[in-house]
Amino acid sequence: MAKALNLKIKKQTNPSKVRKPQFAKAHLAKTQDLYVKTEELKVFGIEKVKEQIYSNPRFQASLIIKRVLEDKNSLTINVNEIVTPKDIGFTSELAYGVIRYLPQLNFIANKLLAKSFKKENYFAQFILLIGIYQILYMREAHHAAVYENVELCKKLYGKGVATVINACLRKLLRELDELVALSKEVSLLPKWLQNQFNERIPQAQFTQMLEAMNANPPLWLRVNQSKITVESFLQLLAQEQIDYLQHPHIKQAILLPKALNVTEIPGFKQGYFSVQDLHAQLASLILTKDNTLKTPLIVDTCCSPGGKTTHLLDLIPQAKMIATDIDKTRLKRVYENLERLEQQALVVAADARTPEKWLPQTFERLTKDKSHSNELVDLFLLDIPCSGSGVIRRHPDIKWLRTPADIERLSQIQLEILEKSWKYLKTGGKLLYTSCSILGQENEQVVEKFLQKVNNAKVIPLDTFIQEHIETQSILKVSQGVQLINTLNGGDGFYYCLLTKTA
Ligand SMILES: C[S@@+](CC[C@H](N)C(=O)[O-])C[C@H]1O[C@@H](n2cnc3c(N)ncnc32)[C@H](O)[C@@H]1O
Repeated sequence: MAKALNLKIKKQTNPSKVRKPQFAKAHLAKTQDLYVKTEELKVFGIEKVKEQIYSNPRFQASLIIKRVLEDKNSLTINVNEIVTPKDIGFTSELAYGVIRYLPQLNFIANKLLAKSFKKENYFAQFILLIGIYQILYMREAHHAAVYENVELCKKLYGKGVATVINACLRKLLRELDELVALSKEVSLLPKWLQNQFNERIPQAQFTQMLEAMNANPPLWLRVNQSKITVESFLQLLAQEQIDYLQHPHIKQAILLPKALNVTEIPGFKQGYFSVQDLHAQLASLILTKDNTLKTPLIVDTCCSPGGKTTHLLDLIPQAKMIATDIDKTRLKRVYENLERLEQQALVVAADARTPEKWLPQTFERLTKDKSHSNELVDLFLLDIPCSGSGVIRRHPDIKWLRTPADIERLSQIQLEILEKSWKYLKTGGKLLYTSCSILGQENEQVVEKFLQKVNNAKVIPLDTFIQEHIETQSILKVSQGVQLINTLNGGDGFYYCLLTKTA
């Protein structure tokens, strides 16, 4: 990846320190020629850009959009990698917005463009999409949205391409109402996903879910009750004049209607709260709901960044916790969270498909017990890798990066993880199979295949628990377990199936 260079001309204010004119000139000449190589844009006719352009939020957003759509890279990773903290709000709004509304914006772009851009000018297409997004969805003055995007194109491609962008955006302003009305019919989902949701979700719920999927996601906090009472935390919010809504049935779940940076919320450093979606908060509540053991052995595979690990430890602080994830880099977040919350877990980089390679040894490290049988675990949390179709509102790139083949591949991995983990669960122990997917293929269909293969598993019904905690419009009836879908100020799409070992 090309890196932004960080040279700046410093103003000399102290006359005694003013450099000699020749030196100043030479220095100036050098900095004016400061370029960033953009090898990845060569195919779009851009080999290098001035540092000033590279740090332009519209350029950065276009680069991110290109990386998602052309290179099939993650939106979130690229936003974090490219964008400077001071521009993060604006640039990520542009990039997320375009990726979220892509089919609608493309539809309008096609109406505006007399002919498509040639490959060597194609980067201008991303800039056009940004301009359309700004005019449709951002409050910024329309003329500024036109001017800034046209200027960027001029700097990258010269007058010709800039004139095309200018003509398109001005036409959009003239025909705004008509084009918006026409584009409203365009589905914002890929066809295969739209079909799968259509088949699975009743129309009224589907409409609600789509509305939520295309809106900015809500910010939910979970109060860490081993650190502070919910009441005291709410007082802190009130003192800071931060608006909040407490969930009526899950008292530690707090919704902040206005998104804030976590560090601006009181008590972050002290570990008073964690950011965790409402439905994600159910996982640990479900797994521990009838627990009577003081020091159960809990295994949380696929644990990064540790949202559910830390919740489990908040609920059962004496638990012996093994937290694992295949991704070492992501595990850093688990360490950070455990440290911030002053909690203890044995964190291991491990593949959940092969527990035989690490679970017995890890158990020995934790308990110094060498005399165990294979059945070790009291409570098993399997937050399996999935398509993420339930968190599209947080990661809209999922719509364009996942394919039906991915779902098939993932469902095999999910079944493998479930089967392998099962062997290490104690008789009478519980295992929660959970995903942030709304697709049956990754959820109840995996459980059903599993139930056909083993004769010592029983599904524990969750209907009453869920109905007592979650509003009806978020609940979808499925053959095994519980499927939750995302709603505007509710939680994300999650699936839960609680199993117990009978023999
Ligand atoms: C949905 S996220 C987990 C979220 C986490 N449980 C939480 O609540 O914060 C799924 C995780 O599965 C991990 N993963 C993917 N394949 C895995 C495998 N074969 N074994 C272990 N972890 C895996 C990913 O690295 C990712 O961190």
